[in-house]
Amino acid sequence: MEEFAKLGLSSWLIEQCRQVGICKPNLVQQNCIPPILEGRDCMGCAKTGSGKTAAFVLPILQKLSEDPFGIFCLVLTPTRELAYQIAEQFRVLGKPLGLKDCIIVGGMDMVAQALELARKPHVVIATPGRLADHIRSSNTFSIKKIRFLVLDEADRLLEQGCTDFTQDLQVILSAVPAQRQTLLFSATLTDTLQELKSVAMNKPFFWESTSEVRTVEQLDQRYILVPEKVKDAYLVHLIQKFQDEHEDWSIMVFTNTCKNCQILNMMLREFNFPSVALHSMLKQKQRFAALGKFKSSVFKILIATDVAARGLDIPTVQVVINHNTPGLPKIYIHRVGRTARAGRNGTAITLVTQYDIHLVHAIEEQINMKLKEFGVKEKDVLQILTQVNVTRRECEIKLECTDFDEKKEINKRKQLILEGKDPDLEAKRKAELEKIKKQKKKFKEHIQETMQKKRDVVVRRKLQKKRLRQKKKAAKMQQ
Ligand SMILES: Nc1ncnc2c1ncn2[C@@H]1O[C@H](COP(=O)(O)OP(=O)(O)OP(=O)(O)O)[C@@H](O)[C@H]1O
Repeated sequence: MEEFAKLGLSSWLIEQCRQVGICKPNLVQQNCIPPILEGRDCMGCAKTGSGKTAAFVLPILQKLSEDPFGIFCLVLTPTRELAYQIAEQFRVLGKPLGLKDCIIVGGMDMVAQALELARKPHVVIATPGRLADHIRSSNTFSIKKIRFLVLDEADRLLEQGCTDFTQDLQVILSAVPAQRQTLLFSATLTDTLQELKSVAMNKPFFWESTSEVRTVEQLDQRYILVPEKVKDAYLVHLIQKFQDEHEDWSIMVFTNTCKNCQILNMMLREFNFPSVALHSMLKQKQRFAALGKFKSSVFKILIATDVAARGLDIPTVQVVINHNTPGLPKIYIHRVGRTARAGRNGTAITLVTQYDIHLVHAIEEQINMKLKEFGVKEKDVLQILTQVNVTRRECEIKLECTDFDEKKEINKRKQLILEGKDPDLEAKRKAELEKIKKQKKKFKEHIQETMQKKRDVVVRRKLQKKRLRQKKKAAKMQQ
């Protein structure tokens, strides 16, 4: 505990850490806590599960205890579940302070949130979209005097992924004071450094763990080369194997779309596996319930989209299975980082089809190590192949009978409305674009056809000339 004291933390905070099993600061904490206490902006890049959350929560709590007022700190994070997890860390470590926190995320009652914000909590933990909505629509709270702004999973907040936070971030950044301490953390900061520096303008202290390999040592990283059609059978086989071989087991399976996530969950349940799904098309209450039941081991398997790829800290997860190879190495690093956390062991298995081999090479290059092959008895997989594929098809048909696709369409329309676009106009624009694309394609094909015809004519003429020459030559020879 002395080591925490050397970093400048107060004894009440050190005692609080001890109570939750945090006895010795790890590297990111050793390196980032002192400069934060000195008042510097900080960018911290450390491997998954290395304790980055406490690296910002502890110094913020210390500063809050010295000069408490609300709203003292704003934490932004990309997913709703992560916001709740961070709030829990603040609550547990800040208990002696009587810390008041407030979670502002989408999918929850906006009026209740507005009331909570008006009560000036010490710490607000938010996803950007919902907080920006509150800033736009309400004048009952102010974040003009906050002392700390934290961007957890900062690179995700600043990149333009499928959920683009940049517009909401602009709204938020223009509502917070220029005089503030900005703390940016992630396991993958380096490719967004320029954008990050524009947020942390106060000569930030930058700390990155120096290890060559970007994933944790305790993680056993494997791949299985599989044909696309056999993937599900491999998944069922792997889960069955872990269930048979381990008493206490817990697996996270990542897949690429909400629909796939839903179907895989239905399919695994048909095989009586204790699985539950987590994706963005579920209602928020269902999302929390799914995660809660997985955390408490009621369900041993969580099938998720990348909504669960970052930050979630579930110590019991021993295995991560990538049902699809992630398109970006960064996503791979976060997904597999859901296991082997805080010094524990873990295994990650990625199912790779022949079309994904280049993705694996990109991943290996980024993480600086080669994935090893995971040995599977192919015969065992082939034995269940037909049954698995038939079950999947049945689940697909079942899902088609529900309003899943319709809901997806409605969600898309809602998103367009939130972005200030007219869904009907967008649909028209999309249809027109499609039409133009088709016309262009037809035109291109027509040109290619014409060119080909011309080439054929030239070739035919050449051939004719050649034959003529040969005939003449033959005639001469006969003479
Ligand atoms: N010094 C410490 N000693 C032991 N355990 C710690 C220490 N600091 C944090 N932990 C624990 O380590 C686990 C992982 O921490 P945390 O969730 O902050 O990781 P992270 O670096 O933010 O990971 P990710 O990049 O996946 O978000 C948590 O359960 C946390 O309580």
